[in-house]
Amino acid sequence: MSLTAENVSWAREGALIVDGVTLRPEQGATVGLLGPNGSGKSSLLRLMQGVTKPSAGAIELDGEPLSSIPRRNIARTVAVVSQHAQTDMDILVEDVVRLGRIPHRGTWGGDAVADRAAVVRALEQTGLSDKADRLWHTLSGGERQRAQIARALAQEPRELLLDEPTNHLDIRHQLELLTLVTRLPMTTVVAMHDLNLAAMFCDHLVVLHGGSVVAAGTPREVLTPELIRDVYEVDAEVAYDDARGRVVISFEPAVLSSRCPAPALQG
Ligand SMILES: Nc1ncnc2c1ncn2[C@@H]1O[C@H](COP(=O)(O)OP(=O)(O)OP(=O)(O)O)[C@@H](O)[C@H]1O
Repeated sequence: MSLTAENVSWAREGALIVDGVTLRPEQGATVGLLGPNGSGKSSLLRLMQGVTKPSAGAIELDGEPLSSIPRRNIARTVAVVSQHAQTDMDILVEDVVRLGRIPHRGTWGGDAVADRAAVVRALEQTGLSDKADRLWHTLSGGERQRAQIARALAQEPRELLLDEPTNHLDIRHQLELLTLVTRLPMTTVVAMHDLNLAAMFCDHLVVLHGGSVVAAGTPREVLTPELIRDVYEVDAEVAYDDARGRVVISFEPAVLSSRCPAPALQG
């Protein structure tokens, strides 16, 4: 059992932003949530973490409606890294990561040794051990993002929800982060824009368009030129690399519309 969305819809200001989505990740799998800007990925992730309530359908954790589970219990199982995680406080990186241990504290405090070990491990896994004593606001954008991932790993969740976790990272750190996430024994739902990285790291893909699921399956089943054309309005060539066992996508440059003419060259 895991965290599932059962025919979930979410309406806002008269518009249906998430429209009848069902998502049942297999335990331990990495599920890529794809779709163009505004297709509903972040909204679905917010529903799955219980910060917004569905207008219809249900989010369930181990078969129980999320709305009936105390927040602390949810936080012991589900960790979230949202797109714009920020803090204005003068706080050390290590303390940001330690925030992940809060759900594990009981009335009489937590297990200090286990807390310390989880924080050290999370800092190591995200390559931030040497930055543990730095002030959060002195980190680069990519380092902050890795610190948020470290905070989520320190939480030792069973389910991980990630909203575009690689958007500030250089290519090495993108690859390292996704390798780490896919190797951990957690069920992960990750919103992504890079289709090649999605093909490389995800077991299963779900494509949203206008809030609805328009395709779901393995990367090879889902990432076809037709789907990419229909959903992203982009021409692409899709090949299968037998040696690596994965789909590789090459994109064609966009054809700009007449609304967006090329600038005239100055003579
Ligand atoms: N609280 C809200 N009130 C009104 N509209 C909202 C709200 N939250 C999201 N939306 C709208 O819902 C749509 C889906 O937004 P969402 O952020 O879920 O998309 P997304 O797929 O994550 O996009 P992106 O790839 O750009 O991050 C957008 O049109 C957005 O403007």
